[in-house]
Amino acid sequence: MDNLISLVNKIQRACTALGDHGEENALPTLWDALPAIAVVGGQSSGKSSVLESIVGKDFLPRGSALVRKEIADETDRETGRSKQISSVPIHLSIFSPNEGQPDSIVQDIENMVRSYIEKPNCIILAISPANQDLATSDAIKISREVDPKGERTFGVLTKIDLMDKGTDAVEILEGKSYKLQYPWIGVVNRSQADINKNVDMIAARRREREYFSSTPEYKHLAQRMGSEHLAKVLSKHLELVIKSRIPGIQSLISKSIAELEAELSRLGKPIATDAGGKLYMIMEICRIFDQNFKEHLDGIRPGGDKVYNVFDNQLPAALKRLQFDKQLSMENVRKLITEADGYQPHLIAPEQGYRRLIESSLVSIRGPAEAAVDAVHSILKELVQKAINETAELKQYPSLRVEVGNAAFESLERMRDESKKATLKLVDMECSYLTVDFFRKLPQDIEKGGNPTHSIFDRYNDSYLRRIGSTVLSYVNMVCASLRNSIPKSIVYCQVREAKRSLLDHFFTELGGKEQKQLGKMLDEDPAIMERRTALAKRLELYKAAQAEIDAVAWAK
Ligand SMILES: Nc1nc2c(ncn2[C@@H]2O[C@H](COP(=O)(O)OP(=O)(O)OP(=O)(O)O)[C@@H](O)[C@H]2O)c(=O)[nH]1
Repeated sequence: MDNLISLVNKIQRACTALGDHGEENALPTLWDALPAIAVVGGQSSGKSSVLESIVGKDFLPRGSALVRKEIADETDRETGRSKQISSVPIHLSIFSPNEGQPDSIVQDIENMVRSYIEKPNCIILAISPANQDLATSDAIKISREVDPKGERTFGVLTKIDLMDKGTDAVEILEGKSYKLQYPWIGVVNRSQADINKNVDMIAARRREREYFSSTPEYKHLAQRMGSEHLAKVLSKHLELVIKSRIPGIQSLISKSIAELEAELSRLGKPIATDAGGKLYMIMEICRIFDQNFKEHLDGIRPGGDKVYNVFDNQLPAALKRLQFDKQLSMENVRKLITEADGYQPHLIAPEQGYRRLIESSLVSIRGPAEAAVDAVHSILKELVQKAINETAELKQYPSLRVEVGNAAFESLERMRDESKKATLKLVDMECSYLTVDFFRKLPQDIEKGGNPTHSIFDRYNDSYLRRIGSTVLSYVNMVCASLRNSIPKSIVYCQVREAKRSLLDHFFTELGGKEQKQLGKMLDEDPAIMERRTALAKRLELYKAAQAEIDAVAWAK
């Protein structure tokens, strides 16, 4: 028995030390599951006196009015062992509502009391003074409310010695006038005069014993009256309750440990204190982010296929929209050839005119090429954002999240600029040197299917111009088909591959030069999370200790 109660005491003490009073902050609570005794009763009914005599020690301020303020200062006290009364120490915490609310104080106290005694683990000591009508007893009223069957209520009748002459409490104590599940226990505590005279607990106890054994009305009940008997009954009951609660407490503890551990791992590790540890932590988080980003491109996570869509749909569609055939209408061909000829019309073939026509068509490919670079850039940005959101570790550190995001976006922009330069160069290269072979084959082709009316003196007639237009169109189409293949290569090389390879390289270089303080700033966790982690860790420690204690007692049984 002793080790059971001392176990509950230990756990209760640990709960108190770690701030578990079964309230607020949404942490799992052990407090509510632990068996407890609450003493309830009207003002000056004798609550403090009963509590002290059970415990066998003077430790509470007593008497009406005095009491509330002092109790507020006297929270969380623990009693010592006392051979005279009970070998069982009871861990005691006293709670009182805040002062300074005169209008609502009665209701506040009632609510506070109710909040404790309505818990099924609470044993209620309902104190009623014998010199008042039981029908008006606050203790009976409130305990009936929360424990209608009286399964955990012990009725205690105080001030039996103060009853009017000619009246007695026999009817009540015998359970005739007011029956409770457990028999009433009458007590005689020290009067105010005794307290003033410093009558000690031992003397008070002796007098109480004498009172019941020598008063004719109560003689036959003496065996089950008095503070000592009350302490024994309570202690026995407490033992039963604790025994029955242990399996429930054990499973509550295991469940709570699992919950606490899960939340702690969701919150992530606490921040390292030294510069090296911080740097390592940042690099590690970046590595996880970088991995997530790559997985998007490699198809492990979604989104990378959008890049292919740019090459397969967007770029070809944009090239198609250029409508070279319209650019090479007869009118445009005539205009460019005439302009290129200048004051001296061409003699054999309009070499300059050809070049201008080709160049003016090819230059327009720059637009779709640039658009493809930009489209891939937006997709990469989107994937960076996704990867950031998916990196749980970055949620923990808002500053690092911003810095990593900015560094990644800056890198992508640098890569976009490079890609634009390289991709436009491909187009410009096509403008700057034409494929000679294509044109060398031309005269034969023209001769084969040529117009017999054509003569070199008939330079600007429609069919001549149309022929030039269609030659240029087929050349431009040939170049366009080849750029359609090479532009994606340039983009993948400069942007996609580079992003996979070196997205955070710049960031890492800068990181290497940072001081511990700057690294600390990047890991500036939300203070609420830090507090929560500390609270969770403390509570976990309590539960683990409680688990070990309970297991030891349960196995020893
Ligand atoms: N004669 C006699 N006096 C008692 C008895 N029980 C309590 N008293 C006296 O009644 C007064 C109030 O007792 P407390 O134990 O302080 O009562 P309480 O319910 O704790 O009081 P509050 O906390 O102020 O409501 C004190 O002066 C006690 O000495 C009793 O059984 N007999």
